[in-house]
Amino acid sequence: MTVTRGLEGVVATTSTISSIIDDTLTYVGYNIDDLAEHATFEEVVYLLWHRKLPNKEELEALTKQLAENADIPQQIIDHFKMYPLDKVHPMAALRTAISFLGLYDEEAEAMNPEANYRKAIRLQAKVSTIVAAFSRIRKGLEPVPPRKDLSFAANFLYMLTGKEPDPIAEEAFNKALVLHADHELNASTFTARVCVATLSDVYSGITAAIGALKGPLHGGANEAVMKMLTEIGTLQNVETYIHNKLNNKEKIMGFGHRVYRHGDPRAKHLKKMSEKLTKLTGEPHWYDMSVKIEEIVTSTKGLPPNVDFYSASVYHSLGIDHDLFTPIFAISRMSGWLAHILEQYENNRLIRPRAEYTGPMRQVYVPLEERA
Ligand SMILES: CC(=O)SCCNC(=O)CCNC(=O)[C@H](O)C(C)(C)COP(=O)(O)OP(=O)(O)OC[C@H]1O[C@@H](n2cnc3c(N)ncnc32)[C@H](O)[C@@H]1OP(=O)(O)O
Ligand SMILES: O=C([O-])CC(=O)C(=O)O
Repeated sequence: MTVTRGLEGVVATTSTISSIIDDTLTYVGYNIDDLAEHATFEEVVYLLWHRKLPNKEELEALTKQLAENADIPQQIIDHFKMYPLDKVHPMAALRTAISFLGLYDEEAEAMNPEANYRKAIRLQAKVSTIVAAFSRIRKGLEPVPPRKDLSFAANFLYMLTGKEPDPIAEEAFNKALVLHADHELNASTFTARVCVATLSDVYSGITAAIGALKGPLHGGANEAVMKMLTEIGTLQNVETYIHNKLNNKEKIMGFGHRVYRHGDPRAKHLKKMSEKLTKLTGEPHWYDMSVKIEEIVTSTKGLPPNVDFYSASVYHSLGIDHDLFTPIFAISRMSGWLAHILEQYENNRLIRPRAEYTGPMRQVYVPLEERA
């Protein structure tokens, strides 16, 4: 047996959703740079689920479906109020809430493509309401119900704060959602596909994916980046802090990638946004520190920043709590997870790799009373 640790380089499926070829990321063949510049998140959701950009009517129909399904059952809100709110991480709350939501979906166990698509709409529509509601409840505030007249991006920021976001915040948040929507067979998407390849249901697949995204080597890195920036505190401290970490063989969060060798094409968009937003909020030091960290890590380790690095200062500038950064990633990646789950069902085969056994062999069973 040849063991490929971490499945590096292993091609486990075919897919028509997104591609990473020669460090270029596309969704259904559209370059991420074009989508980041021009597309709304709703268009991207349509693209990932239908493998074509929507025309005006198709986009309106999807936008309407998302708006009409954004309300969440009162039971979720009541459930949140029972959590030990001062201890629960919002990703744990989201993971639990999505699983809980499935209990109230009458079609949860239905396995036909039409029912699965309807569940996809409901999950995408409700995920931002869930994250915003949890954020408010833990602050002792009542949830703000979703509005049907706002874009997906604006509606989330509105539900979080109770105020309509200004156009700059809406545009920045929309761009972040577009950039995070899908990424081929990343760990959380693979998890979702492994789960539903047993012919388990959509809610199980999404719950599993949220669990995988939560870790700091994957989606959890954006929160970890902000923690690091906060610990560093000033531009003057950057050099010592980063060199100490590297000398101790510790990882610098937001750097490196399993697939990209010459840099993550999403990072430059977030870097530009970070520069603009940190200036606007009067906190340019977050951007300046980030640039300095990038210079050091790139020159000493040859590791460029990934999508999580500059997203941290972007979300901070939008006034978002640091532990909501990864749930925001989940709001966007929900679209990619669902596209992959539907694709997995279309042409399913159980995913079951092998392990090379390296433990002891030919052991003799000793009865309990005779064991030392
Ligand atoms: C949305 C996303 O999921 S993007 C990724 C988000 N995760 C992070 O930012 C966490 C920090 N980065 C990392 O941990 C890694 O780069 C990963 C997990 C993204 C990719 O990991 P892998 O492909 O498995 O690389 P691996 O962890 O084996 O690292 C290879 C070498 O580069 C080093 N390295 C990799 N990333 C970093 C980093 N961020 N800081 C310092 N050194 C690093 C490792 O220490 C290792 O060095 P060694 O060969 O001397 O032991
Ligand atoms: O693809 C990966 O391994 C991680 C990543 O960048 C993502 O999920 O966006």
